[in-house]
Amino acid sequence: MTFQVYDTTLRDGAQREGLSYSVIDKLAVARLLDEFGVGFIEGGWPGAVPKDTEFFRRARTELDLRHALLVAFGATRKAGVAVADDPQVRALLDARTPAVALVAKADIRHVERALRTTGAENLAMVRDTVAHLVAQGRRVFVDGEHFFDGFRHDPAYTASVVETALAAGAERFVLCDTNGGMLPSRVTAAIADLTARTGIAPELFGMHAQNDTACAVANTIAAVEAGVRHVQGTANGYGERPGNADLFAVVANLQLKLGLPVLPDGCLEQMVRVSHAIAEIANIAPDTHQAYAGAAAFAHKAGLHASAIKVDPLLYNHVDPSVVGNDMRILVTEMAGRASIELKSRELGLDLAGHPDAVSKVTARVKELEAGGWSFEAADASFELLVRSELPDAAPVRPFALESYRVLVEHREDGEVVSEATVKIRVRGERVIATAEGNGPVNALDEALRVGLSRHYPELRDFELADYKVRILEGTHGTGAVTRVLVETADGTGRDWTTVGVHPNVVEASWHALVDALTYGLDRAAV
Ligand SMILES: CC(=O)SCCNC(=O)CCNC(=O)[C@H](O)C(C)(C)COP(=O)(O)OP(=O)(O)OC[C@H]1O[C@@H](n2cnc3c(N)ncnc32)[C@H](O)[C@@H]1OP(=O)(O)O
Ligand SMILES: CC(=O)C(=O)O
Repeated sequence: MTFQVYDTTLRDGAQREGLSYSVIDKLAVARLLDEFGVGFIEGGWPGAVPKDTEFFRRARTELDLRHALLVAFGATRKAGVAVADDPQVRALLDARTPAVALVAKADIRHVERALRTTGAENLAMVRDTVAHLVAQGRRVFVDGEHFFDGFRHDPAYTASVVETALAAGAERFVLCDTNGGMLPSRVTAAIADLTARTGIAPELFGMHAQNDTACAVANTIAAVEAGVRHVQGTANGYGERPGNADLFAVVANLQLKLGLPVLPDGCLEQMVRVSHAIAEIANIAPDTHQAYAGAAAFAHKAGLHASAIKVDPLLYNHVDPSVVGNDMRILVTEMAGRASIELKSRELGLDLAGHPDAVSKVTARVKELEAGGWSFEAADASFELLVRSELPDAAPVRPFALESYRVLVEHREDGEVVSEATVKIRVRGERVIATAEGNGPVNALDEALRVGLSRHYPELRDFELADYKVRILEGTHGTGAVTRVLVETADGTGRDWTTVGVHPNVVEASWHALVDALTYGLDRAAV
């Protein structure tokens, strides 16, 4: 039986607090999911959410999906209402999708207390709605809401909901852990019990896991190991409360761990791109530490890791990052060893293999500086300058020598606050004194330095300060607090670089970061 990868980013994923897609967003997300190769995209609930109705209308002309089929989601008919007269059911047909997903109550307590009807009427609602939609040519999936809780409470009733849906023509019955309280061992046991009780092959079941126990991915994998051949999830695990099973992790685990080729060839490698693009559309910062897709999913900080990675990257990576479109990164921090320095330098294009003394010096210097509050993890450009300073053939050219700088902050009578900076520097043998104003002391200092350097380095014109972050670090060992500044600089060609400075005085910390930023940028421009 064909394995089905079923995405519900646009329906259950949109139930995440704080997330709201426009119709255009939904169309863009659908295209990305299709590029990732999912088989089904649940687009929303037509007739209930106006944007979803509009999405399905526009999808007919604006989406040209290669891999996925669109699914409209809705509920079984209302209790006591003929299916043909139920406007919600009609809206599902009006969406004109090849497939429909119906949420059906699979827990007798919900039937009696939330629907306020009888078990028999709920079965009739399932039967009538499935049969009606199948008769209209739709493929039908039934999401058994609260399946696991219901099955534990009253297995006979819940099993009868499953049997009714499949007998009426549903293609798969999806076992939903709606409250997200399951554990993998309980999923396995429930599926075995359901199969034994009904005689229905587990291939006809699907799995839909909420993440309230942080086990949604594990529960989904457990279901597949128990024979289920339809998995539901959302991009990046977005969804109601803590979210749904992260479809990226589910699919990667299925392909890479269980050897099930659930995506078309070439699609798994799209994961990082698709994950980040959807995060961008959802206006949610990508989770750096997300399994497989996060920027830190294959980032190594510990020196011991790096020393083994130097021999073979797979000694410390559970898979080759490139298979999901990710990269390995070595982080340089106080936990670095010689191997970390060598590997990170190699990443930056510097081969330290023949320079053991430089490796030792840089390792010691990094540890010393990090103990004083420096952080090179996010400041590759400062790290590169540090390494190159130890390499006679690659030492960076320092564009100027500082004689002194001075910064003034003036609060004027009218309330305006202006900063002014003067730098005295030596540039290519010439003594230069330059003054500039700015909206703050760091801005004034940056401007004054540029004024002083501009005649000798006109390329500075293209550099701009793209980001400036300040962090106050608590003092250690009886010292006062220190300030760490990270400066991100861009040169207008899409290249940017980050530098760091640390000092008890914020202006001096900024000065260090600015000088590194200009030194690095000018050196690069000269290459
Ligand atoms: C587990 C899940 O996440 S399922 C997906 C849930 N998603 C959503 O709820 C988002 C979209 N929902 C909506 O826009 C609205 O809730 C609507 C349009 C569906 C319904 O709105 P209203 O008619 O105002 O009803 P309300 O939301 O208050 O209550 C839900 C109704 O659906 C009924 N219902 C709930 N589940 C089912 C079901 N599986 N089959 C049939 N009816 C159901 C309830 O009994 C209740 O009926 P009542 O109004 O006769 O009491
Ligand atoms: C259907 C669904 O979203 C759930 O039961 O969680």
